[in-house]
Amino acid sequence: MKIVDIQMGDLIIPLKKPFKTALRTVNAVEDVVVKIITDTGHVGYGEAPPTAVITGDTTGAIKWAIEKHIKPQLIGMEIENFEEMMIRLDKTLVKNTSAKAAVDIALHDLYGQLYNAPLYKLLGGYRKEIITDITISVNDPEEMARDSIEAVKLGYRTLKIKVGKDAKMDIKRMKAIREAIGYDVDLRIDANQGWKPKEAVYSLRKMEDAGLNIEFVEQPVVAHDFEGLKLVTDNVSIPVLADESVFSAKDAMTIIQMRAADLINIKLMKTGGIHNALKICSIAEVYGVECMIGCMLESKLSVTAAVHLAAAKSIITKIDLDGPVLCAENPIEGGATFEEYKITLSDSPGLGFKEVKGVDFS
Ligand SMILES: C[C@H](N)C(=O)N[C@H](CCC(=O)O)C(=O)O
Ligand SMILES: [Mg+2]
Repeated sequence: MKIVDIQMGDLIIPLKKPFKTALRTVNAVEDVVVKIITDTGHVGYGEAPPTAVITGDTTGAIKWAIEKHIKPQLIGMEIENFEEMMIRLDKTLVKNTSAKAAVDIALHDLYGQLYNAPLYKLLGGYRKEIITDITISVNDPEEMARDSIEAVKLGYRTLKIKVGKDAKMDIKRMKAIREAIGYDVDLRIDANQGWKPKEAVYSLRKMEDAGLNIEFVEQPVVAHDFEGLKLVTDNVSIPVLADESVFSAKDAMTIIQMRAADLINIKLMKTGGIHNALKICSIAEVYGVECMIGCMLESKLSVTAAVHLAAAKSIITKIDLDGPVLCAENPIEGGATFEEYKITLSDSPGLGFKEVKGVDFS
């Protein structure tokens, strides 16, 4: 199974509602889809979102990195020579993790097809069904309470609440949501780097004192401030999860050894794909640090890859793979099945895609 072509196209899917975090507001998924074609007629699919505020990756940069740097390294390679392809993908350029992730995902899709097995089984095969949370965008407290009630009605048992815009208002937001939904539903919060370290300690302690029962807080402070993250971790009881602070296995090692966070959020778009995400899983296993698997604003294509990883690895105990259910349409046939909170894998080879509609690869 030899690679003969790598093609790209644009995937645009409107969201059901605007997605709002402390970092950005988005109305649609606007991602780059990668299609790798082999001499045997097999096709592997991957996807890259241009999440410039987090990864630095833009649509143009993703396409250029793949066309001019990655593609020449991979054309003509045999899929069975997998390790060599992963080394080339890593070494051909630094950073550009979303472009690398899209290609890594498509290659893993083909790897599964080569051995006629679903990817999650090749990676460990721990389970085939997982349960995701759903994200509640940051808005005024009343609107967030209404959105939370709606999510609970749809069956979600865990809500991920976006905060980080204004520490005092964030406490009001969390009180309004808890009051609206009661205590049967788990609440995790994501500040997306929006607080200063001491501000984070202040607001999290207030939430503790109010008995809001927060499962964990995600990325309270700016990504590069590992000391600030540690200050928060050392001074609150709510567990702290590192998201934007951890892209690489090296970042994970540093954060864990500093004890700067209690949990790690693995996202394929930060690691550059499954190959490097597995290294973070191994490090986390060594230290007994549980991981969450997350996503950017991504469709079912790349999120299916994250589902396979989550289904394979027991160290991934928390799931934030709601990208596909935030989308108003699904142009992808095959892959994982998303029924609101319930995500199920089929036993089709690779990632199991049948068709990607509405993307022009010419
Ligand atoms: C979509 C997912 N639930 C999520 O919240 N991801 C964000 C970043 C998403 C983005 O801005 O595209 C996160 O965990 O920080
Ligand atoms: Mg986050």
